[in-house]
Amino acid sequence: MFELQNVVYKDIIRIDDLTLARGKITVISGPSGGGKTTLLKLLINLISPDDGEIYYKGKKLEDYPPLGLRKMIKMLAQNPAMLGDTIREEFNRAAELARQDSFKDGDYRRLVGKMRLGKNLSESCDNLSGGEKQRVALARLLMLEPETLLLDEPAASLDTDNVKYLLNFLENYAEDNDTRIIMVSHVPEFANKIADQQVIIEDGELKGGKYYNGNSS
Ligand SMILES: Nc1ncnc2c1ncn2[C@@H]1O[C@H](COP(=O)(O)OP(=O)(O)OP(=O)(O)O)[C@@H](O)[C@H]1O
Repeated sequence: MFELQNVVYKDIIRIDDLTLARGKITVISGPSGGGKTTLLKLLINLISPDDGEIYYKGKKLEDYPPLGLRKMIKMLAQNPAMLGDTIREEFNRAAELARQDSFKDGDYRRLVGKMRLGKNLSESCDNLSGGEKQRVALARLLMLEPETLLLDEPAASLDTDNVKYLLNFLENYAEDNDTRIIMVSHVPEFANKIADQQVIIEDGELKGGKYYNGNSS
């Protein structure tokens, strides 16, 4: 899906050659400050490399119309901004973007259930914890049905039980919807559970990786 060739961004990222998301789920791990978030931002063209090229489906990122790219690839930030005052408003905004006036409260409630939020749709976003906000934002992104999802530490604020649930949910979601997921996580063990590919980034450089069909990269 993504090919990086001789990519340099400030003194933060330096990656000579990397293919990402050949399989359904890719986990990027590595120490804090290593450049994982910066790499995701490069993949969605929020920032551009100073040098080198990034290809998505064989075409340079810069050659895609920005809106077209944003439709195909969505990124869940570590601390996503809320767009509305309540959970319902958050989902309404996504429905507007998806041009889906057919979404009803019942659909929204199902999403809240899938995200294990245990909240009413009228709940104020101000009252949500960081992890809950991130799950609302994830649900909002899923409504837009991107072909590639970039997730920045989606499990960081979850307890063990909810981490297990989320991993299982993402695995099934990727399979059922033919969606590629690239997920940043501090925790390399995630990769063992659900990843088809694991990449380790340290000090902005590729420090290892493997495909879970047994090949190294
Ligand atoms: N816009 C920027 N300008 C300058 N430095 C930046 C910028 N964004 C990030 N950095 C620095 O680049 C390095 C990599 O940051 P990044 O957020 O990509 O790391 P990370 O691996 O995602 O970290 P964490 O796991 O803590 O979220 C850090 O040293 C950070 O301070």
